[in-house]
Amino acid sequence: MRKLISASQLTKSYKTKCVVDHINVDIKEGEVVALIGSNGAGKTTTIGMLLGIIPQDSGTIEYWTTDYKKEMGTQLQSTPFFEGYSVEDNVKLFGAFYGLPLTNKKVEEKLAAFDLLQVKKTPALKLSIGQQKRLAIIVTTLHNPKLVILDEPSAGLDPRGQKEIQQIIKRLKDSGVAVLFSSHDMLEVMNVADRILIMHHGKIIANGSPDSLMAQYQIQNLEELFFELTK
Ligand SMILES: Nc1ncnc2c1ncn2[C@@H]1O[C@H](COP(=O)(O)OP(=O)(O)OP(=O)(O)O)[C@@H](O)[C@H]1O
Repeated sequence: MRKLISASQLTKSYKTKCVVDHINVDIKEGEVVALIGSNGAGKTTTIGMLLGIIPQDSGTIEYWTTDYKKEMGTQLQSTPFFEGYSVEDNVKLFGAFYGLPLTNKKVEEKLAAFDLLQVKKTPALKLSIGQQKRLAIIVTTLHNPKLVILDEPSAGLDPRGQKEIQQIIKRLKDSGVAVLFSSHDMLEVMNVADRILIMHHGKIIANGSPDSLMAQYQIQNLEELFFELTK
């Protein structure tokens, strides 16, 4: 499978503290990769560097395309919607950003697919957290990106909301989109990830499919494996 991103020896420090320490990250076409690690492990900083938002101190990142910022989708921990605008108007405004004139029918199809049609007239910022997360994924996939990067997409959601995010990630994969997402939820990671990167103190300490990592360390539970490797 073709690599969409190949990052080598990425490093970032804030003042004297090294928060991402010579990591290598590859993301291949169509795969779902989970980035897991304790609070402060360096996940968001890594995601920021891969998105080109945070400049790395050293290391290189190669992308499959020269216009990678336009061809990736992203949902960061807080996604700004246009204040005072309804859900449907937000979708249209983001569509206009990408140069996509969206018909009302197209917008309604998107909203229906993410169970948001009934709130199309509601101001986006008044939606529940789960609804906002789903809307954020709609707006970041309007332009059919090849790769979507989601920073803790299920944080703060109830079990149903978490399940919905897992289904959305699976749907993206089924349509050929690669997904990199960070998470603290091991069940979610087991359910959707093809491959896991475990980060600890700025380093990637494990990289493999859930099954291969559990076999390698002879631990039959991802949460236990995580605790073992990050203690
Ligand atoms: N702009 C910044 N200036 C100074 N320190 C920063 C900055 N951004 C992040 N850090 C520090 O870098 C470290 C890694 O932070 P980062 O947000 O990447 O971790 P994380 O793994 O995403 O954590 P969490 O799971 O809590 O979101 C933390 O110690 C954090 O305090």
